[in-house]
Amino acid sequence: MSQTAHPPSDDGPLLEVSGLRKHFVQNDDFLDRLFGDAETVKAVDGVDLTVDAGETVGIVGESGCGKSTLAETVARLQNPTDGTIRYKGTALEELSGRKMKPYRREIQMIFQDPLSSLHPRQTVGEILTAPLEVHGIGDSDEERLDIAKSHIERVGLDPSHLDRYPNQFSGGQQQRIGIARALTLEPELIIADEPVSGLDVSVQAQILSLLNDIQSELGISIVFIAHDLSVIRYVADRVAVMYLGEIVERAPTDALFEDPAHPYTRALLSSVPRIEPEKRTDRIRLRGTVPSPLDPPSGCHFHPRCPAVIPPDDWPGDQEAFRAGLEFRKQLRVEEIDLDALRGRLDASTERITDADLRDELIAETLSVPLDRLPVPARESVQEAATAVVDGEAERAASLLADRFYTPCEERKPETVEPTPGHRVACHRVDPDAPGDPNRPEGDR
Ligand SMILES: Nc1ncnc2c1ncn2[C@@H]1O[C@H](COP(=O)(O)OP(=O)(O)OP(=O)(O)O)[C@@H](O)[C@H]1O
Repeated sequence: MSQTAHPPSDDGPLLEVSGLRKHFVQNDDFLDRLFGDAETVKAVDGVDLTVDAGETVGIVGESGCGKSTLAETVARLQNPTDGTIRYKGTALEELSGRKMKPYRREIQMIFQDPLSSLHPRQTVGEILTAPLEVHGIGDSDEERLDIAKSHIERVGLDPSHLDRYPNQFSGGQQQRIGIARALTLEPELIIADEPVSGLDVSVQAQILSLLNDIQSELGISIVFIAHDLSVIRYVADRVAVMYLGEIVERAPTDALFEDPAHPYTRALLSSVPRIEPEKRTDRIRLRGTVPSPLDPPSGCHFHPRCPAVIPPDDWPGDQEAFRAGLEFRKQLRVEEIDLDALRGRLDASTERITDADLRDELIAETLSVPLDRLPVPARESVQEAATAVVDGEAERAASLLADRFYTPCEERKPETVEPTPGHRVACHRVDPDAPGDPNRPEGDR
């Protein structure tokens, strides 16, 4: 954690990102645009983020949440679709080419796979001196080599290594070279995109400790991206949790670990091994993977996977039963049900397959709890909907289930609220003005 060698600036944060969006348009040829078939991947969709001088901000989320796209857009390796990136008060999103150059020096990136970001046919010396030459630092090759030497020593490597090529090093050493390269231009902000994910656990600890040392020595600010909260806990002063292109919770690191408010954060945290037995919670298993940002779920993007999704006020059963019904509904909507495959699976066990057999098999395969766990009216809706699917009436099935398994979480995007200073959460359960009854028990998790 940073020792804040440089006092925070009085002039506001070092970096202030507001409403940042990065959308990728696919199938973007003339005909697609003419017929409206172009599809938009909303990889980053309205992110606000601040980083103070000398601070480390962790960004965490599963694969596909948009972390790398956010990192690359903030570093201006990608052009934003919308929003602002203010660095020391200057709007970077408006700068290009020559005007951006001084900021490219001040904002450096460290990548997950150091080998693919280091030129294979350049020696380490050349890799470290090339950026100095580009930015006109050092009066001679010797002076630049001296600067490179000091950085290679700072990251714990031997100056004699400057003559070697990247592939002659271990993964941990390659990442040290990546860090040395980021340091050569004396940046004020480093964006580290999963810098330890590809390394063995023991090597991870060494690299994290090196980054912590460098940060407290030089007072650099770091945006540290990881999918693993235990890594984030070790390095970050504050944490932002990202899901499907948005930040769903942010808080000082200790507050986030002590009192996580968003169900997604809780699920991520439950998979972090804890040393203190009294703080251990049962593992919350999230079903499925992050949905495609081509077609994000309505309302709260997390609701289809949320262990705490809010049932309607008149739901007569428990939360787990509701969640099973909601998942059944979503699955029937997104998956083409292959009745022949169902029939095939029944073939061996049943002599003559009736529509009722097919219906029961469909329910058994798709509903995550036994049918009798659902309250009677919901049970009937599931049976009726499954019958409609077997009869080829997918739309009727969808409408039956939508009437029964409805959640306020799918209707409205949650507002971001701040239950305690600096702790911001976007979840209907936390927002006192949210629809539905946020106090309904969350059920067994
Ligand atoms: N150039 C691109 N064109 C289209 N879609 C893209 C592009 N780059 C990223 N995406 C999509 O944007 C989403 C976010 O990707 P991103 O790599 O930023 O996520 P991530 O959280 O960093 O995941 P990972 O840890 O796996 O890299 C993904 O669905 C990805 O497929």
